[in-house]
Amino acid sequence: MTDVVLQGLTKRFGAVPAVRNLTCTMTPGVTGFLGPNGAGKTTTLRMLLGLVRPTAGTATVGGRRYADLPQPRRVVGALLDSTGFHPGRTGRQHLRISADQSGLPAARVATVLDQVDLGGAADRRVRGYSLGMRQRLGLATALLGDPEVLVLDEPANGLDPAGMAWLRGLLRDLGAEGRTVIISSHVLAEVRQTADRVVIVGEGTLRHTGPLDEMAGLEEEFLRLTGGVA
Ligand SMILES: Nc1ncnc2c1ncn2[C@@H]1O[C@H](COP(=O)(O)OP(=O)(O)OP(=O)(O)O)[C@@H](O)[C@H]1O
Repeated sequence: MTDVVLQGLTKRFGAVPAVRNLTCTMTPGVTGFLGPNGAGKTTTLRMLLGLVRPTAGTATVGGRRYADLPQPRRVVGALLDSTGFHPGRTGRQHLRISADQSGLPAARVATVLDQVDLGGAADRRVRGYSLGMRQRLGLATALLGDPEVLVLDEPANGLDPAGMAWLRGLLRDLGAEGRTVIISSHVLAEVRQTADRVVIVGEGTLRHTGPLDEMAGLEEEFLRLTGGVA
């Protein structure tokens, strides 16, 4: 049971205040991390993963910054973007290399291929993969360390309706297992069907955090809280 805690998290890129004094706690279960384009979602997730250095504040996982975790891949799995795979390698090769680099058991490769339903395409080169198949491979990579926390940026990207339904089930199962699953998304309908709670940001600041079932209507509330028209 691992909480993710953002405390006064702030990032400025020169004059651009991307994230401003963000404080919130994400607990086990599925949290939808929502906000309009440019609201600071990706920057926040990148700070959480130690890829961007905060201007101020901290992001911790189970009380430790990502950089201080002894075996980070066993604690946090991340899907930030699924375009970086070497096109000439097969899905299975990618996962084997990734497991090897992080000291994870090779036996995990078959398990995660099964988990994301990519077993049939595992020995094909990634250059022939659809966007949805790349997303599945990205998810498999995130799951390799059997992590307690999953940080997924737009995981539904490129999935067709059947793929979306499958992803919904996977995310709900991972949340029900007591993992802390954070999904950033623009697709409010998807989040409504998947998340237990939401964190809504606008212009880098926290606009709302709370259980989804306490919100009157996600889309109306989202637009009201982020300055769109309801
Ligand atoms: N490396 C960078 N250098 C300069 N500005 C940046 C950088 N990364 C992000 N920004 C700016 O920070 C702000 C927040 O961007 P971010 O990508 O975190 O938002 P987002 O909520 O993920 O948006 P989207 O939903 O469009 O992906 C934007 O104004 C963006 O232009």
